[in-house]
Amino acid sequence: MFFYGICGDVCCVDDAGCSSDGPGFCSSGSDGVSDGLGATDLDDGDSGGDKVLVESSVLSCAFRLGAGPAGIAIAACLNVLSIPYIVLEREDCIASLWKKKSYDRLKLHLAKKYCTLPHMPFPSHFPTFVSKYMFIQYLDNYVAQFNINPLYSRSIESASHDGGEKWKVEARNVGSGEMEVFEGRFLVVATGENCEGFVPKVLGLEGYGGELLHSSEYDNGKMYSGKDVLVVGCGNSGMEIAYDLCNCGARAAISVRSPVHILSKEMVQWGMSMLKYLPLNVVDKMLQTLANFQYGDLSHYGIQTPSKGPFHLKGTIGRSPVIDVGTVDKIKTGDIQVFPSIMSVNGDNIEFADGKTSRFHAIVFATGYKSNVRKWLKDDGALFNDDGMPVKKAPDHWKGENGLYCIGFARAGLFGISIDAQNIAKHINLILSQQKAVDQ
Ligand SMILES: Cc1cc2nc3c(=O)[nH]c(=O)nc-3n(C[C@H](O)[C@H](O)[C@H](O)COP(=O)(O)OP(=O)(O)OC[C@H]3O[C@@H](n4cnc5c(N)ncnc54)[C@H](O)[C@@H]3O)c2cc1C
Ligand SMILES: NC(=O)C1=CN([C@@H]2O[C@H](COP(=O)(O)OP(=O)(O)OC[C@H]3O[C@@H](n4cnc5c(N)ncnc54)[C@H](OP(=O)(O)O)[C@@H]3O)[C@@H](O)[C@H]2O)C=CC1
Ligand SMILES: O=C(O)C(=O)Cc1c[nH]c2ccccc12
Repeated sequence: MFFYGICGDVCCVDDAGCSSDGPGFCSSGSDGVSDGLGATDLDDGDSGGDKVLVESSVLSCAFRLGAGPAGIAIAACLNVLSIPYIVLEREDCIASLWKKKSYDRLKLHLAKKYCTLPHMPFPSHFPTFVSKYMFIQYLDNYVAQFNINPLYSRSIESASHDGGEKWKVEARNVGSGEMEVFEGRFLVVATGENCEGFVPKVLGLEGYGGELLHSSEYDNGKMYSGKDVLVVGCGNSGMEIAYDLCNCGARAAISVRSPVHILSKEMVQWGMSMLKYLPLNVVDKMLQTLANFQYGDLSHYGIQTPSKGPFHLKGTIGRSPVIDVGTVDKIKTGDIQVFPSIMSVNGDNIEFADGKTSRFHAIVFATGYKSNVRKWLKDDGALFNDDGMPVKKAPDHWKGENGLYCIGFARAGLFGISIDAQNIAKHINLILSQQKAVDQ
């Protein structure tokens, strides 16, 4: 998770209540966190004025809190406005989702113009559809360019507002085990929608003797060659992992529970550009026609199409269409088998909703992710609901009370992150300018 705060004073207090010793920000640890945080112009913490605390934290994979694309995007925007901040990140690197928790063959699904972070375009020699390795290179260059230095290995365990002008964040230093306390006037939550891998409860799963993994733990299919592998979930992760397994010589199957739109990346790109000229429902109709032309009726293969259009669903419930990478062909040839919902597990036998059973050496749960915000953020519930997602619909989702913000929770991918970052930085800057005018 990322916690960004702007504070008049960014300070850190150890468990014993010792106050900070840094230039406006201190740590009970010894890793010299005050440099390069954009916090060097902070005072000793007594102005109560305009310091920024940025926290990012990571869950399993990086605790993806903190220094993901959202965390570094807001950091860059604050840097540009000369607003000091701290970024807290549970992992030991930026972009842990991309560096540690995504499969090898991953590429950005949207064209690069929809995936840049603020103030730094992709290099012109990058292809339209950027690989994850190039994207990581871009993100590494981004933090270098904006001199963003997150405090790593800080896992946020709680954040609360003091009723006055301060947010207090407690983070576990995963290296030393110590709890550190940070204070800031503003808190920007950037821990991500994809913070924790979600695995559904399945009757009998605890007795399964094969290998179980979440899609965030899957790198490639090499070790599954010759094995029977079931992928549960037909979102973008599940559909691509099934394809990868098949390419690697596994006998792949996919369990599909709900209707899904399948489009090519070119169709999505075309649709995005058409949205400038045509109403969304018209673009959706055209995309559905194109998809039907390209893929035909997939219901014979166990895949139904939703009645609502792909961009409508993206905009209302945040569900992305599946971008086909070749999976559909493999389903049509029978190289990837389609099963309905998984009902229960009985030893190594998996039982499906149609009553059929089958045995698998491994199951990959590509069943999505959950936000972890509710576990650590103590607020009044006005910004985040019980699922740790924004209460308000976009475009009003990003701003809470008392200097609390969230970035990257609009189910709008990197594009949405870029917009959130600019809105939040602008808003914080406005508050600080208004305060300065009053103070003078
Ligand atoms: C496999 C995959 C592919 C994707 N591809 C695309 C794509 O092509 N285009 C697109 O637009 N979107 C894509 N997305 C959506 C994706 O979520 C975003 O692109 C992006 O990574 C989100 O950035 P973020 O910073 O909000 O979250 P994350 O990248 O998840 O970063 C959050 C950070 O917060 C840290 N964190 C979490 N909890 C804590 C805590 N308690 N304490 C401290 N730190 C914490 C985490 O360690 C992590 O580093 C993809 C998602 C997945 C899962
Ligand atoms: N290259 C790229 O750009 C990629 C982008 N992504 C993005 O990352 C995000 C996460 O994607 P992904 O990891 O696929 O997760 P998603 O949440 O998009 O998909 C999860 C899938 O699991 C299914 N599911 C959930 N619970 C169960 C259950 N109990 N039984 C059966 N099926 C279940 C869902 O079905 P149901 O609809 O019924 O809930 C859905 O099909 C998305 O925004 C996606 O677009 C992911 C991979 C690649
Ligand atoms: O990859 C994702 O899931 C994204 O959220 C990126 C995205 C934003 N808007 C879209 C519209 C159609 C497909 C993907 C996206």
